[in-house]
Amino acid sequence: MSPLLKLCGNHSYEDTEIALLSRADYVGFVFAESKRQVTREQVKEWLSRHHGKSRAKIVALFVNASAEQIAATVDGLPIDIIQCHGAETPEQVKEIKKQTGLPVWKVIHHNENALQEMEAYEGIVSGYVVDCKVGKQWGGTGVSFDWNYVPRYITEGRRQKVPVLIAGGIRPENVGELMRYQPDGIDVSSGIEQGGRKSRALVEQLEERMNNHGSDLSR
Ligand SMILES: O=C(O)c1ccccc1N[C@@H]1O[C@H](COP(=O)(O)O)[C@@H](O)[C@H]1O
Repeated sequence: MSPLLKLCGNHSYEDTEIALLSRADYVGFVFAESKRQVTREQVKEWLSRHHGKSRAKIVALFVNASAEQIAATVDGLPIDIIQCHGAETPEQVKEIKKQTGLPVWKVIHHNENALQEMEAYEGIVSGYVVDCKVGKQWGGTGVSFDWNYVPRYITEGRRQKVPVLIAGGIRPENVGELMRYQPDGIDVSSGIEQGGRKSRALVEQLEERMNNHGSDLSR
């Protein structure tokens, strides 16, 4: 089965259309401070203008926002999942779930204690995204961590019975290599952008290489 695909960091109507018309399972918006930051009004308008039938779930990404801020932001928006991309504690995640009534994915930044960090969220989160932190940047960096560690994260996710998506620097040129580690899913932002905007051609290349990575291996 093909891994789950999340296309994140959409920050215009055109980006949103490209993501919704792709085979993405999840379409994400960054509400945190970023060059991709969006407002609730923009997201509401872009999603309401889409008349196609997308089965994608909508993910709202925050970095160290309070439960109150998150609840106020997503109120009235068709959000399916909250992605906490900062240093939110298990207690804070519980509060975010309580105040929004939505499932939460926790981002774990790859480091030597990352597996222990995951254990602390067991039974609280509905999924993980493993990314890497670069300096003070929490994500959207276009930088990958060492994918030899991917199987350990997947194993921990299986033990907790939740999906683990891999993020950070995934592009059409390297997605085939990542597929060898059989992640539950991938989360892509900068790798499908050209000139700061989502590119339909790059999304199609990414999907094509996700599907056909097996043929690369046999060469
Ligand atoms: O995209 C951003 O600007 C961003 C800002 C703050 C936190 C996370 C952000 N993006 C997320 O980071 C991962 C990996 O992104 P990339 O593919 O390496 O560019 C993904 O979940 C982005 O949505």
